[in-house]
Amino acid sequence: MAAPRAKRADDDIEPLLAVEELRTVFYTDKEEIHAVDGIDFEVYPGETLGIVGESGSGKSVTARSIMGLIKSPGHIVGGSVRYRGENLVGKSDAELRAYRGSDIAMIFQDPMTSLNPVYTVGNQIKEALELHQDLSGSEATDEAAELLESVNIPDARRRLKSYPHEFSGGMRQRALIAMALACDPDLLICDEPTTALDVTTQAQILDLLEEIQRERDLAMIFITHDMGVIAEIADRVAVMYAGEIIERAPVEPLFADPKHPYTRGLLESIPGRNPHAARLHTIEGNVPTATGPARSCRFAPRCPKALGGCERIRPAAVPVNEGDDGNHVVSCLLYPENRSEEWRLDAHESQETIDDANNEPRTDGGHENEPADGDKPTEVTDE
Ligand SMILES: Nc1ncnc2c1ncn2[C@@H]1O[C@H](COP(=O)(O)OP(=O)(O)OP(=O)(O)O)[C@@H](O)[C@H]1O
Ligand code: NI
Repeated sequence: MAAPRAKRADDDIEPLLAVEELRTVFYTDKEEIHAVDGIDFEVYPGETLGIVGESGSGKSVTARSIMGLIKSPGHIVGGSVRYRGENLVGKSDAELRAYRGSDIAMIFQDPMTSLNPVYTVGNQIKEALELHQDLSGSEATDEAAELLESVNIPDARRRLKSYPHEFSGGMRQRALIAMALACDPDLLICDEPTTALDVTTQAQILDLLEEIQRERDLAMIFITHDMGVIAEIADRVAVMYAGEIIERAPVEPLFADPKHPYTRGLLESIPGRNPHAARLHTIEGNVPTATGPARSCRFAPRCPKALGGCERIRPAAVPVNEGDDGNHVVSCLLYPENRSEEWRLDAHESQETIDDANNEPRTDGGHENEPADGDKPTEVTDE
């Protein structure tokens, strides 16, 4: 687990980044793809938010939406991305470039797409330093060498003269991290930065990121499909499925007691985690492409616990138990689990976000003492 420096939602600290009801749609010739379909999360200074989900769930589009890097036919059609309170959605390219230069940096899975093959690594880092920190000449060279050293590239000064293809995959990713740090960001978005690397190199890069984070009090959004990596690096986790965040929790409760059937499936698919499973357990089927806004639970067709209501009600984000502190939130009709099924269907259908104990959903309130029966998929008639 990551160092216990998570800033919780109940602390008196403003989030560095607050994403609210964010929607990003691609208008292709064939169809509309609702790649990000109304997501909410916050990132606090110095913490790591892990975003996890299968391929196609919308992780990279989320990252690119935050960075202002969505290109036509894609558009952000709703919601806000607040950085230190300032909404980045709707800002001009020039304004966004200023944020990308000094506040938010991003590293991608394949460093070769971000490194220019015809310039030396040193020149590329120096260019970033000139642009973002107004350094030039020998000052920039010194700083570039220091940055390469800080990402544990040996013989840094000589290495400045190397071209990207002369670096190994792991070294290229380190160089890219050095470039990202050249703009001295407060938030670093990492989109599968270790996926292409072998296990040993992956572990080294994760250690490096954690070390840098501690030194610089950097906040990170770490995107991966790998639950093992999440366990290693995240303080809090958002689980994505088909454009939505279906569960959010600090990393310990998410692993100890996952609530959404999808999260449970993801965790069971980690080899060695489930000693009773005779073979590697995976969830049947694929992430559906969202071709319209969600009107029901998109996981229902694959869900072992689906109720009748799941096909017609879009789950709201609710606490695991009503009255909870709101740190563990799940979008599933089985929750809050201390409420009756009838109560839950009503609450989700009225689309109230009952994010905390003070915010009761509008219902008749007549079922308070009924036991939760979330495990029994009861028949619900569609009227
Ligand atoms: N430029 C684009 N044009 C059309 N559709 C797109 C575009 N970029 C992404 N999408 C669609 O948006 C959805 C989410 O894609 P995204 O790349 O965010 O997934 P991901 O969770 O990052 O997956 P992976 O783990 O494979 O990287 C997918 O259905 C994808 O096909
Ligand atoms: Ni991706």
